[in-house]
Amino acid sequence: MRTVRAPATSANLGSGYDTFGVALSRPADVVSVERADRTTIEVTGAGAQFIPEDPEKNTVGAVARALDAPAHIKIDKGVRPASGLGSSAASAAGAALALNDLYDRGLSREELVPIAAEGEAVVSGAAHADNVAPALLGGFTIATADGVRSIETNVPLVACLPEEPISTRDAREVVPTHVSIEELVATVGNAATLSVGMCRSDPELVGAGMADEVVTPHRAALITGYDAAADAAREAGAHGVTVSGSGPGVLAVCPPDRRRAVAAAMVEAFADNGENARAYRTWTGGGAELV
Ligand SMILES: Nc1ncnc2c1ncn2[C@@H]1O[C@H](COP(=O)(O)OP(=O)(O)O)[C@@H](O)[C@H]1O
Ligand SMILES: N[C@@H](CCOP(=O)(O)O)C(=O)O
Repeated sequence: MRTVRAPATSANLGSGYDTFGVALSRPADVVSVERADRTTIEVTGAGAQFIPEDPEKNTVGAVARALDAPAHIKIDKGVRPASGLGSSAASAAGAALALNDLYDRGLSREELVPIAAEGEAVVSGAAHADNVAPALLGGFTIATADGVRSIETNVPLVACLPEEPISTRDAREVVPTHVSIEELVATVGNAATLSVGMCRSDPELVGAGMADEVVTPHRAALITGYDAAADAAREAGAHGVTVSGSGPGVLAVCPPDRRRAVAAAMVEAFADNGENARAYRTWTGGGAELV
């Protein structure tokens, strides 16, 4: 048997749609695998009742198939599904690392990224790698058609999750298919600023580089109370706020000693808008680990 702790992740970070991602130090899924003749899946934990155990519909089933590694797979969910914190990716990354080890496949973490991304295609219709890359490699990752680049970084974060779920598949429908040259120029500037901020572990630069007028406003419009929560976070000291992944989670970057105030301000703003929300005070963190 092999057991892996696989972290929540936040994708896009505003200016890096389908490209940027970070691993979070908490929450995380725990995935255990045992050799079997055919793949079976058992899910417990946060939101387990919304997650299919059919291997054709669960992200870990696609990973087991891609690695030709049938197993009994137990998933203890710490990352709530459809909340914008890479829940489906955490399980996929955990299963990829665990099955690679169990079956001695010898693949590197980088080589496991496209395999884990096949799980994402099962749930969202697109094999986007911007969650599975940080879930496997940790830190800040840039996933492109050429492969994945990653760096270690140390940035304080708050992730606030309103209760009402949003499916990634649905939230991909609202993304515009074209941008103007002005929007492209602004996006390149913001994305480059964010990357430098991650390299320097500088929350202020990361916050500035999270700005985005192309994708984020369309996703924010799907989240009841987003504007109030973002304003409240900034007033409480956040350097930058954006939609986490496809939402409804909201990600704020702030000085380490403002995390408590930012978390409380966001939860209160959502409550004022009739939404129950839970906030995690977290940091950028490492990738999946055998435990
Ligand atoms: N192992 C898994 N963990 C979480 N969600 C899963 C898993 N396998 C399949 N799903 C499905 O994926 C969907 C959630 O994925 P998604 O909408 O991309 O949100 P996120 O991955 O950010 O939580 C839900 O419909 C859920 O049932
Ligand atoms: N790039 C994807 C990221 C989805 O992240 P999730 O955590 O909501 O699954 C997108 O924006 O669609």
